[in-house]
Amino acid sequence: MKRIFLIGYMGAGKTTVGKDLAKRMGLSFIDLDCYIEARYHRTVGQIFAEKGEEAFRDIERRMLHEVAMFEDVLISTGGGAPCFFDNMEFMNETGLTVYLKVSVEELAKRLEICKSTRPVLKGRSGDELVAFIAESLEKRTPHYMKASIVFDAEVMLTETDVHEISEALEKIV
Ligand SMILES: Nc1ncnc2c1ncn2[C@@H]1O[C@H](COP(=O)(O)OP(=O)(O)O)[C@@H](O)[C@H]1O
Ligand SMILES: O=C(O)C1=C[C@@H](OP(=O)(O)O)[C@@H](O)[C@H](O)C1
Ligand SMILES: [Mg+2]
Repeated sequence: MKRIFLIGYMGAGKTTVGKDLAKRMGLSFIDLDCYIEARYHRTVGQIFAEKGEEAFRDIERRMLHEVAMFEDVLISTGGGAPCFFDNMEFMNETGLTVYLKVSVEELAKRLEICKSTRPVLKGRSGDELVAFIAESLEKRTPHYMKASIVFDAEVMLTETDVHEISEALEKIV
């Protein structure tokens, strides 16, 4: 039975890479944010706006436990998931955790384009966005570094990279 959790900061590529990696490894793919949105009939943005971040983190924790019941699955989590409650320990107990590591500068470049779907980044741009990412990544890194495996995801991962990662993971899971 295989269960892999992809973790990392917003914009690291968890959703994008996760989908390809799952396909390559013959595993089902679940994106935790998409799962939450389907279960609650609300976008992540709507949940933040209507209930606030604290309520979102409770929901996220509950849904993480729900998806961790699935077998032969690759789960891409949201960037904050490993950093609240005992979520990181829980993932390490129930599956293999893989951290996609990207620098502040590269994250800022990617997130400047797609920040609108991420309520945590609302209203931030330019230098302020870079400073926010730097500060929150520093706080989150100790959680991310509890992952079993760390992959450098600084450059766009090619099909060959995904193939290599899947082969490396196949040896472990
Ligand atoms: N390795 C990469 N290099 C460049 N851009 C990427 C890479 N991975 C993802 N992206 C882009 O970054 C954005 C965020 O990717 P996404 O998969 O949603 O990240 P996450 O789920 O970690 O927040 C998307 O616009 C995606 O196309
Ligand atoms: O880092 C975070 O706090 C968040 C990351 C998002 O997921 P992605 O990492 O897939 O963008 C999503 O769960 C929510 O907007 C909060
Ligand atoms: Mg995502």
